[in-house]
This record gives sequence, C-alpha cells and structure tokens, in this order.
Amino acid sequence: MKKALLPPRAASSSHKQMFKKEELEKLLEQHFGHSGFRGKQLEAIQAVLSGRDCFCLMPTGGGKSMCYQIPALAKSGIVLVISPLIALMENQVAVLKKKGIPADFISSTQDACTREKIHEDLDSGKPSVKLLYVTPELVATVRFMTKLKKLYDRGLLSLIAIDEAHCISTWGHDFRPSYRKLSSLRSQLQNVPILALTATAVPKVEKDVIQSLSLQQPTILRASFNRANIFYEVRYKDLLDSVYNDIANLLKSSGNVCSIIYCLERSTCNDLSDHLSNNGISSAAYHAGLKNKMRSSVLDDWLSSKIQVVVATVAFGMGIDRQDVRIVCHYNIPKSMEAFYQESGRAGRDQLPSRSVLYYGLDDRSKMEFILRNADVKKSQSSSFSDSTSKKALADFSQMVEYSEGSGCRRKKFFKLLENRCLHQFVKSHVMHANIQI
Ligand SMILES: Nc1ncnc2c1ncn2[C@@H]1O[C@H](COP(=O)(O)OP(=O)(O)OP(=O)(O)O)[C@@H](O)[C@H]1O
Repeated sequence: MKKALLPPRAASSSHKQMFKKEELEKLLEQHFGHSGFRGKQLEAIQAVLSGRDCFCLMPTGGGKSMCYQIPALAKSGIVLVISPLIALMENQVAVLKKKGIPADFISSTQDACTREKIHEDLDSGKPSVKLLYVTPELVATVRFMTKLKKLYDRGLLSLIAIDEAHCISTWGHDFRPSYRKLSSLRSQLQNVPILALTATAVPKVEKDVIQSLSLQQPTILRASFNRANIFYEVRYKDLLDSVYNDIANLLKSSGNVCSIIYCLERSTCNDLSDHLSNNGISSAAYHAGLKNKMRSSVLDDWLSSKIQVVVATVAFGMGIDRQDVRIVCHYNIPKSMEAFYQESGRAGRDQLPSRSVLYYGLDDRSKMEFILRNADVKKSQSSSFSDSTSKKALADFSQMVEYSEGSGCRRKKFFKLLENRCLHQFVKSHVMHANIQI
C-alpha cells in the first residue's frame, strides 16, 4: 500500500481543523504498522490538531512520540520537536527516515555542510522536512529563534512538541536550566499549539511546566502510570551471601535477556560488570568516568544486542530506546520514587512481561541519606539553596525506603505511594482551570 500524507490543509487555517479518528488511525497503520492508538494518544493528537495547547502525561514507554509524529503527517507545515538528548534525536530521526518520513535534526555533532543543507531547506519556498528535532539550547539562540519566527510568519510551523517537559521544572528529578529558556516560545510564536510531554506524574511539576510555557487553556491528559507488564520485587542485601552472585544467577536463570543494572558508584559498575563477564554473561560498564568513545561503543553494542547487560550509573538512561529490556535491577536504592519509576520503567517498553528488581540494604539507605544531606550543605554554601529543598529530598527518599521495607504486593505499594503523593500535592498546590481528562 502506498503511504501518503493526508491532503494538504493550510497551516494557517489549522485552528478550525477536525480530524476523524479513522483518518488518524489510517496514518498510524500505514506509517507505523500499529492497529490502534494507545492510552491518551488519540486525545493528544486531536487536541493539538484542533489548535489547542496540551499537557500530556504518559507512562514511560507509553508512546509519547506518536502524539507529535502523527500530527506531522496529518497537517501541512513543520513540527518542531524539542528534545534534551542528541542521541535520542539521532535515533528517532533515523527510524523516521527509514520509514520514509521526512525528518531531520540540528545539532553540534553534525558537520557544517549537513547543517547548512537543513537551513537551506527551511529557507526554501516549500520545505520538505516534516519533523525537525532540536535541543533547547539551540532554541534559545537568537539566530534560530529568528528562523523559527520566519517559518511562523510564513504559516509553516504547525506544532511545537516539548519532549521530557519535566526538565523545565526545578521540582522535577531531571531539571535542566536550558529548558527554562523555552518560556519565551509562547510570546514569540503565539498561535502555534504547544504539546508538553512527560512521564513525571508530580502535580507541582505539571503546574510548573504549564506556567513556565504559558500554555493557554491546555488540554490536560493523564494516562495511568501503572506499568502493568512490570513485575516489581525487592531483595534484601543483608540476607544474601553475595549480591553479585545473586544478580548473576538472576540473569542466567532468565536466559540471555537484555538488562540494565543501575549502581550508585562508578567503581561498582566496573566491579560488577567484571564479575558478570567472568560468569559468562555478556556485559559492560557505562558511566561518566569513561571516555566518550568508549561510552558510545558500549551503547552501540548494547543497542545492537552485541552485549545484553549494561551495568551503569543513572548517566545511562533518558532517551535510550531499546524496547525489549526484560530486567532492570537497582544495585543501590534510588533517591526518589520518581527516579525509581523512570529507571525501572525502561523495562518492557514493548509491553511484554518484564521485571524490576531492587536490592535494598541498610548501608545503602544510610549512604543515600548522607548524600542527600551533604548535597544540601554543598549547595547552601554556594547559592540560596533552601532548607525546604533538602527536606523535600529526604522526604522523597523516605518514600523509597517505605517501598523497600514494606511487605505485600510491591506494585500496590509502589503505585499507592506515587498516587498518594500526587493526590496530596494536588490538593495542596494545584488549582487548574483547564480541560482535564484522566
Ligand atoms: N499505538 C501504538 N501501538 C503499538 N505500539 C506503539 C503505539 N504507539 C507507540 N508504540 C510503540 O511504543 C514504543 C514506545 O514509544 P515511545 O518511544 O514513543 O515511548 P515514550 O512514551 O516516549 O517512552 P519514554 O518516556 O520511555 O521515552 C515504541 O516502540 C513505539 O513504536
């Protein structure tokens, strides 16, 4: 079947456009081979296609990218995708190009000639690119903003999608100062719908994202963040003879499955990876202490299944798109429920049964409490870091401890803690006059 875009409709008349579910499903089927939309995808797509701003909370692996990829195919004009990681952009663009969808990215890693070609296309009468991926840093430059304004004035900008939108919020677990600069988008490009996407379910973050981006009466969509295909388990380090052996046995007994093991310290990544390799498990360490070349070769080997297990610090994660991660282990307790949700959520993005195994020990608990307190002391010396921020970090961590030390069904406990946290914060801090769908 020949793949086609929908008949062109002028970007300028976009606000009145209505797209039927069947039309959009056809695009999904033709271009991506999926038989139907998942979770809140359809609502998000219809919201932005009708010209509305939208805040969309979907779980890790929930299919957030479809929420801007389908609009790019449905509408004339360009969808600008703002993404925090160059590796993630490269990956998505390569996948889209393979499918024959005109996508590109602009980044410092490209040679000048490639960048120039993209700019020439953007300046041409009829740009061919449908999805343009850029970093928040680029958007903050005067040169690129001027280019965006020109596209906007010519009616060629159909949507701005902001991936990992929680990075804009200091309340999020991944705050990035460059995201703050995106707050000027709304005033500069007034009528282009903005779609903010995240898997971070904290109301304070949601409120912050919506306010910082000045979203106008946004459609707010929240899919359930329960990851039904992940089995959650906690193992007590103090009851095990050797945690390293336990992990090796877990991996061996599961077959040679794709796995990530998160450790707090680089030295543990190296040690544990050596131990696993000596036990016949194909593994490598990944952390910020390795040279760039080494890091990308480990990533490539893991993405192409040359190695199955990566033993990593949390430097390995955001935007890593391998669908069939079957096990995510935490060798040390994470610092918060949100961090745990994101990290464990890298398992089972293909929706097949997967496992999260957390190794918990009292020493680790004390170590993390020490780190969180110490971070407070360090920051308060150099800036106006507030006491409440440190209290928050320790309170967040205490929930992680509650999860680890409690008994009964981990899934229930995990999602109850996350939900309570959200409801509690919702009541305290969230007054929203918008179209909210849960
Ligand atoms: N409607 C659908 N039907 C089947 N598979 C889908 C559908 N939508 C997306 N997918 C697949 O789900 C996987 C995850 O999608 P995507 O990378 O967009 O997730 P994400 O929400 O961005 O996750 P993360 O927050 O972890 O980055 C991809 O392999 C994608 O092809």
